Amino acid sequence: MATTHVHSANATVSNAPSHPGVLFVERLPGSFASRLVSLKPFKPGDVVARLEGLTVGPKAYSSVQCGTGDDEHVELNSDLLYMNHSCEPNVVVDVSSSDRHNWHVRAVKDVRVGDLLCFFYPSTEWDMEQPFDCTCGARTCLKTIKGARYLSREELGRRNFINAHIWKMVQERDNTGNNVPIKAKL
Ligand SMILES: C[S@@+](CC[C@H](N)C(=O)[O-])C[C@H]1O[C@@H](n2cnc3c(N)ncnc32)[C@H](O)[C@@H]1O
Repeated sequence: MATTHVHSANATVSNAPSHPGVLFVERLPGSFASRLVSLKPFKPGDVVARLEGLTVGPKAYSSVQCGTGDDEHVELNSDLLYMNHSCEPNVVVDVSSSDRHNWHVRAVKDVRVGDLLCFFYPSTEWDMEQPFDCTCGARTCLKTIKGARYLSREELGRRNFINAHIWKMVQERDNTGNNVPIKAKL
């Protein structure tokens, strides 16, 4: 049996593939350089994977925000952890349903075998624990990824999917004038 290793203080990922035949983790040297590769083709709208085996935890580089509350962050506990961010993503992480059994990763572009699977992190994250300089290389790259809090409504609206809890937080921010460190358009 494969040894389970702890990838971060909060996330637990086994060495064994969590989605054999569907997802492959390309483990690369360097910090946070690994990535998730699709072993199957997907069409826009196809469910790539359901979010299963989640555990609630503190906000971390590895967690996914699933609501507006401070305690609404989950660890994926699977190879989905290795999905990188892209400013022009090919999948979305949809945690909008009130029934968490419906939470899933869905293709929003054609995905070919061998493609990296990437989602737009601010579509789930409001204010990220570990901001980074984006290397996605997309034409519309935002360069620094810190979370939706730092993006205008217009910038978010250009992306094809943003989770309901993020829109709620944008609404709150824009209505109250609180929390508005929006810099000029990126
Ligand atoms: C949940 S991890 C994703 C998997 C990660 N690449 C790894 O090897 O563990 C999130 C971290 O990956 C890195 N990352 C993800 N997308 C990136 C991107 N587009 N550009 C640069 N770094 C990225 C950042 O360090 C980020 O905090």
